Amino acid sequence: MIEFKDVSKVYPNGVVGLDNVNLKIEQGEFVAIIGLSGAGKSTLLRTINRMHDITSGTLTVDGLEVKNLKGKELRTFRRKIGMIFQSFNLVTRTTVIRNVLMAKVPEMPFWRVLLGVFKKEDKMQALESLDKVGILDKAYIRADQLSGGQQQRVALARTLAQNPEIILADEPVAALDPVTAKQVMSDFRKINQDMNISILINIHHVELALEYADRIIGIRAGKIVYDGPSENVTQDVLNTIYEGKIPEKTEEA
Ligand SMILES: Nc1ncnc2c1ncn2[C@@H]1O[C@H](COP(=O)(O)OP(=O)(O)OP(=O)(O)O)[C@@H](O)[C@H]1O
Repeated sequence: MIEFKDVSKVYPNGVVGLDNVNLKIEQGEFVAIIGLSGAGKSTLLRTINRMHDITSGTLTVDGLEVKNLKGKELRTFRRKIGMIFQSFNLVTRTTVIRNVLMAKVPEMPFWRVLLGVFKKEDKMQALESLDKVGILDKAYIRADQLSGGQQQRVALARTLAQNPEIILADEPVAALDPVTAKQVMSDFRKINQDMNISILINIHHVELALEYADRIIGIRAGKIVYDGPSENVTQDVLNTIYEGKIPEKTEEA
């Protein structure tokens, strides 16, 4: 479980990223975090794996207080948390399977990393991860020959090869066309349901958030202004989250 108790984050320049956040996220939830640009979505996500430190309050993951983790303990903790970015962050000049195998590097002896020799079981797991996101047939193709959606799936497979308990995804579909974005959101849902991995996604597409996530967290100027099931998100709720700046909810939403 991820738990925020009275968590605030003030950047060194005085900007308030999070303002007294209280949240509990149980293992296996699929949560979308929505809000205007600059509302604090990335800050919220990035405090969980300590890419950002909190300023006050208590943030725990499975009972571990994140701000107290150091050295090996912090590295082990981060291995349990996969991170997906808008820009995929692949090594595009090498094969898809090598990209997925990168997930294994932190636990490999130095000589194996140096020679690029991966264990058979690691290769099997990498192939299984690619299979889970439907691109097993692309395993030996160079990553730069794939479409954006396929590259995001490679990033997802790489994260899965790390055996995460939580996946944090920061705008994972922002660079994709609407059809591909839906496919990638379906992958997230499948992984969430089949593997009980908690998924937290920052997303600008409200319709996609409502369609795929079970729970919506709406954030405005660093404060949580909505936290509840997707099906309870009304136009009034959206007006509160987006300060009345988004168009009417469409029929499909
Ligand atoms: N490293 C930083 N130093 C100072 N201020 C920052 C830093 N990172 C973010 N901020 C500020 O904190 C606030 C929240 O930013 P954050 O990136 O969390 O918002 P966001 O909702 O993810 O926005 P977007 O949708 O544009 O990515 C903004 O005012 C932003 O300018």
